[in-house]
Amino acid sequence: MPAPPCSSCHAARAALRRPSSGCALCGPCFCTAFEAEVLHTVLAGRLLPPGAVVAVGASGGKDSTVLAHVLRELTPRLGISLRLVAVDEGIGGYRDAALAAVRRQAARWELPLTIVAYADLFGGWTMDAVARSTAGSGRSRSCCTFCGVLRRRALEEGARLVGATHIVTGHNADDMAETVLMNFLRGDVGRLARGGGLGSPGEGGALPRCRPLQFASQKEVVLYAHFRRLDYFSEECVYAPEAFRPNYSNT
Ligand SMILES: Nc1ncnc2c1ncn2[C@@H]1O[C@H](COP(=O)(O)OP(=O)(O)OP(=O)(O)O)[C@@H](O)[C@H]1O
Repeated sequence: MPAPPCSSCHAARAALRRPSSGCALCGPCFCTAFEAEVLHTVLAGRLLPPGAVVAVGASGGKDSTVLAHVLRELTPRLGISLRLVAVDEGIGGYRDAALAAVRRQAARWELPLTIVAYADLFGGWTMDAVARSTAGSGRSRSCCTFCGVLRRRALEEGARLVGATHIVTGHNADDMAETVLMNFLRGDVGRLARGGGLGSPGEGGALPRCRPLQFASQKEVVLYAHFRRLDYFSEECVYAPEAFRPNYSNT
């Protein structure tokens, strides 16, 4: 059976049915709708004021790749400027390939890229060194817990280095739902009470952070990357199997 016509342009055949609305759209109309929704998230939430210098946390993965691409498309509408900031955690066999993807993106999109390394920021400690020191120590926390804390700090340092006024990350709606579930299973009432906003306003001198993709499902992020032919790195971190997150999200 042939695909139905696109319900937006009525000219092309639909290439997908949107998981969020059930609407049948062609690739270009889906991408336009996706970008308009991110624009709405940013404008309605007053996340990035005109003139903002925005540091995009660029991991090379699908979410931050899509985020950087969409914000670059929206730059004239928003009146912001973008900087890519990548954190090198020092994870052998993983981060180098991901950073290569970020370098290709920066070159293709002509965006300035700054890479900050844990080793430089944290007295020579890399994530591989942290993992070695926690292995077999009987500590209950996986090295991902440490990495999350260090990465947050490193991204802040990198953003300040490039003169950013705001930080954006590529967390999508699935990530947000996972976080709520994880906090629920841990019984972390404090985080549950705090969570759910569009970002943090920059308390305690920290730069304001936000997640412009937080209403976009992972499926739609992947579809957008597909239709825009974005080049991203899709392997999982070598330490991911130890993390708490995949353990409950696969159950
Ligand atoms: N090494 C890094 N350097 C800069 N920013 C990062 C890095 N790792 C993660 N981030 C930021 O944090 C967000 C969430 O990262 P996380 O690894 O938890 O999720 P993800 O779904 O795998 O994201 P992505 O697909 O962008 O890698 C990313 O989208 C990115 O904006």
